[in-house]
Amino acid sequence: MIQLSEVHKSFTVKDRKTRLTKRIDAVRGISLEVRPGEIYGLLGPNGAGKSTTLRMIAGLMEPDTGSIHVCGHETRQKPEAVRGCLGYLSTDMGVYARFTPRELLRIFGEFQDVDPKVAERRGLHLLEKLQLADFADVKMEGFSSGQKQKVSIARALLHDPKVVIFDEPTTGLDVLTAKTVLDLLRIMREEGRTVIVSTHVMPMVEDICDRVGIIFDGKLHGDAPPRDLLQSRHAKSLDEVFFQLAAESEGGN
Ligand SMILES: Nc1ncnc2c1ncn2[C@@H]1O[C@H](COP(=O)(O)OP(=O)(O)OP(=O)(O)O)[C@@H](O)[C@H]1O
Repeated sequence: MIQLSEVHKSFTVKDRKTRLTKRIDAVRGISLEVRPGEIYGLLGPNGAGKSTTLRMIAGLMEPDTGSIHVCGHETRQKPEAVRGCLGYLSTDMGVYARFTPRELLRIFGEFQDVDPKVAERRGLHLLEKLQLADFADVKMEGFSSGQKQKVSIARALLHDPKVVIFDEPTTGLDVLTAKTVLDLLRIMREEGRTVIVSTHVMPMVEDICDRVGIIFDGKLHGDAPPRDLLQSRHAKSLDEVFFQLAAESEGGN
């Protein structure tokens, strides 16, 4: 279970030219809940606040105000318990080219305190599900971006997390590789995991997400099943809802 209550996060940045500081309100009062056995899609344009929200849920960044609970643990009070129960795939997750997937998963299994035999079995099982088992013992230096993404996904799921956070999991992947990743997310849901995924890819959201929240300028709009969102906005697609919100946001500025 993931619960966010009135979460705010801002950054202070210095303009390189003017040297003046300015405040960026990246997340402005977001509340949401994702339940076990549910896939929640977080949509939004560049810079809307999706990654900041996911980083805070993963306990990698603290909210300024508001609270976040993951598996019943408050992220500021119990960051280690939170990290132990969630698997986080970020957009900048590197793989180490001189290792093979099997070696990398063994190392991350040690980091996560997973029994080595369990880590080996589970790692190979994940690579099989991701159709990468034939490459388990191949050095990753020649891997395609899709193959590297699959290894990052296996690494994020190695410790069998109850909560899964995937930041743009299919960006840059061809349709076949993206389908493998989406099928894995469906399996995660069937297994009763709590899944939150951020994306720009609207058809993916309509296809797999049980509920969708659209972030614009750090605020959450929508938060409903995709079909309900379309009905309430008299829209034919989520793209159309997206354009409506962009127009409303510009009108409000
Ligand atoms: N560490 C940081 N320091 C300063 N500003 C930041 C930091 N992280 C994010 N921001 C700013 O906060 C805002 C939200 O960024 P965020 O990365 O959450 O957006 P996003 O919706 O994930 O965008 P994208 O789809 O482009 O990845 C942006 O204006 C970004 O520049």
